Amino acid sequence: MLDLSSILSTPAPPIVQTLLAIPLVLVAISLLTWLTTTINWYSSISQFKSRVKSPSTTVKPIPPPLLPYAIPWLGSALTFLNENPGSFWRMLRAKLASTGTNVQVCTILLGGQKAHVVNSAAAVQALFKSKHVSRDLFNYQIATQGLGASKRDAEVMFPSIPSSSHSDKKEDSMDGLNHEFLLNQSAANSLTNKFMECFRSTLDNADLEDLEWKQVDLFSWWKKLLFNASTTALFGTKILEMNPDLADQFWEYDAGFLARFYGVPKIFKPRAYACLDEMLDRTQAWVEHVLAEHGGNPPEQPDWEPLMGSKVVRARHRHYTREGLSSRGRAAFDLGFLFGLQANVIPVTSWILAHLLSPQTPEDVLLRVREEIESARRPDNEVDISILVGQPVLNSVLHETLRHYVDALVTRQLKVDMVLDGHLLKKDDLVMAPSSLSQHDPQFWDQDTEPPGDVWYAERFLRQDPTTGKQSFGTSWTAGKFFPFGGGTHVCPGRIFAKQEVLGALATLLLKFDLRFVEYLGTDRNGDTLNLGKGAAGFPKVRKQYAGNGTYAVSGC
Ligand code: HEM
Repeated sequence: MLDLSSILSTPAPPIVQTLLAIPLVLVAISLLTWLTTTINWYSSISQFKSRVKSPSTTVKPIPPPLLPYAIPWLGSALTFLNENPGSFWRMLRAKLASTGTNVQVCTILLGGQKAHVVNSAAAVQALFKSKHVSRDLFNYQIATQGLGASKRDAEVMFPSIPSSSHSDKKEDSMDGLNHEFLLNQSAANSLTNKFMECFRSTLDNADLEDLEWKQVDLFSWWKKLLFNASTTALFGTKILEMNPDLADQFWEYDAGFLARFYGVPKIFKPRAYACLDEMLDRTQAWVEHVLAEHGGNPPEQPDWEPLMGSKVVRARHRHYTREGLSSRGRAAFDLGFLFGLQANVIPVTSWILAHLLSPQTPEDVLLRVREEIESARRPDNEVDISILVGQPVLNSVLHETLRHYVDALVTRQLKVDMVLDGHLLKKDDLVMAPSSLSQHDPQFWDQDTEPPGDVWYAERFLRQDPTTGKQSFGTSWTAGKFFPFGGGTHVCPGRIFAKQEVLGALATLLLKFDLRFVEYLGTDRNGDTLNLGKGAAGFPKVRKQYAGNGTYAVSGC
């Protein structure tokens, strides 16, 4: 028989007592941390309130409030790593709104790293205008963690201390190179022309010519088509010959990018790391092959050639040579460039097609888009890009898609102390302007006459001209609230090409084919296709992904 009273009254051995005490101590630490950070938060908010009441001449800048957290060091990292898109920004917006003040700058702690998050248009604009900010630390972390470059190669590309051996000539720097070979209008036009040629030829080979109607899974079909055409236009044909599965591998690499960048342990996201190694191996093999073919020195002319494609890719390799990059490093940075090229444009065009063809979008939107595209048709049946990029409805549709779906974490490090919205931010601090936070701010986007900002609305960027009565497109009224391409000196250098590419590809598709919506498709847990009918509930969903992923990917494809 068991004498329970004697068991219960016997004191537990010291080891058991220690083990039992650990969770209690952890809970106590968490509670204490949460309590002190919450008290600090409210004390900063009340400082902010009293500062608002003071006459402006006596106001001293104050540090931004630090978002309360319960786990020391980790801070808000676990909430930030929630893969429900936009959830962290919604939580932050609600937390700021709950203060009953207009505080628009706050600090968050993410795994030992503090960062200030800015949301007001004035603060974002001031950040972009400042010459005393840098992206180098962010780029270095992207290079080592996201792209898999060695520390040495990352330091070569983004030196922590600028070396005296580095050339001061603008054209020798990455910025100068981006301006000359990517951003400059004639360079962007030349890339667009090559892209259009590649895209038309992939479309011609898509085996749809002789059929009256054919059902396709639009996103999968479109994704591959666009990927291969723009990869060929920028990188040449050899890379796809040597690695025909590049498109499939790329989407795995892309899906794991932020997990690697945020340092999520391998055990939770093994594929994010495994696919990086595979892609680096294959890209390195291509780099070594094409460099050898070019005698180690890729030529500046012609505009395009099959081994290394465009001028911009060859200029990047001449830059890598000057900087003494390893071939693994070249592969890592080329993959980074491929990421810049593909990761946003493809989902952006997919979302545009989804909305244009959806039975939930008013029919006249597609009709007006078709009319605008028709007016850009040249006598030889090709698209005149210069006319296309000036079309108001098409532009509004594109910009609304960038507003609604781009979640870019525009990040800068301060080279000097800076005051934003009356908050003092110190030299070397990190500042983040999350595009999704600003691009969905209800205070700015929820205007009486239009659907709220959490809804995609084709005409959001159109304004009626009071004199002509015509609708025109513009974004000047959105300064500091709409920045899908980032801003300031580090703004995306691919943006001109990106817009021409998106509109050119859509126009080519719509001029060549009659498209008719059949029904929505989805996938089940096993990845098998599901038919979802025509109702609004079937409209494609955003895939689960971390905050700051760039353009949201479409779930299930
Ligand atoms: C819809 C399409 C695109 C979007 C939304 C987009 C967005 C962005 C954003 C937010 C940044 C960071 C800017 C900042 O920190 O202020 C960026 C950087 C960059 N993008 Fe894009 N991008 C797009 C297309 C492209 C394309 C097509 C290319 C190449 C052909 C490209 C090449 C780059 C490069 C090289 C950088 C890094 C610039 C630097 O480090 O200074 N992007 N992009």
